[in-house]
Amino acid sequence: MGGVRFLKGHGTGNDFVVLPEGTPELTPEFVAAVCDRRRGIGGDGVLRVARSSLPGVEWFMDYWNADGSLAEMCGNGVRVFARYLATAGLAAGTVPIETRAGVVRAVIGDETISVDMGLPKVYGDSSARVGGLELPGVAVDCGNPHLVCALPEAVALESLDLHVAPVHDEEFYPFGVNVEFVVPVADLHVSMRVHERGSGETLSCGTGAVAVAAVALARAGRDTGVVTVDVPGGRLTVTFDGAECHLAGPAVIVASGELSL
Ligand SMILES: N[C@@H](CCC[C@H](N)C(=O)O)C(=O)O
Repeated sequence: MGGVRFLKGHGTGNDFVVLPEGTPELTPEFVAAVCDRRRGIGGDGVLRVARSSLPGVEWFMDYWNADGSLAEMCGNGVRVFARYLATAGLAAGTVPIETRAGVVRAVIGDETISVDMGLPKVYGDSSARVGGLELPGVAVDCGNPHLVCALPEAVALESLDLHVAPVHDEEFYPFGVNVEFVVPVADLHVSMRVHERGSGETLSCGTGAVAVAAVALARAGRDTGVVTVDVPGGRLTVTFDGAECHLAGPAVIVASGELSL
């Protein structure tokens, strides 16, 4: 796809190659080549900008993971997608965006972009194995699947080796899962690392932050509140107002160019 224009952006270090409207349909091989950090542009995923066919919704975020797999939803991806629309003069204020998991609304601010994400569904228990550790976890659906594992006090978050994918219950998650590892910082304030399905360890994961925040809120016995989630790439906040949750943090476009892949 030589000659295709691209932009590069990130939200708290979760980085994406943005392909503007008019880019032809993608293939898994092309996406993997673009996301290759040595031979391509490099990214945790690709956001292709397309038109939605839904009434009242102009944009569809065609999201792909770095390995060329598709995912239903990407919280930071929506925030970077909205930042692109704003910098290109295609949207301002509040913009509905169709994803494979449904329509979300992005609220565009000067630095922060917030996404109204509905409410995550907190399911039963599952577990993950990382290194020699077997960790109990809670399954959460944010449109895409998550497994939130609290670390025992004796294990430091930084000590986990996430170069290798955590082992999960294949029957429970036949299509793979994003696994978050969490330690408490203060009341409604946690720190996490994540291994993403299809992208490996990333510096941030928006839906992962929502999953982790939902578990933190439930553990505090509350259904409203603001949860602060520290990720290796920065800080996200997730506000639960009783009806839905709002994921907020910075999102920037950092480069543009032309692909010759
Ligand atoms: N980084 C994303 C999540 C991207 C999709 C995920 N890897 C999956 O396969 O479900 C986010 O910010 O939510």
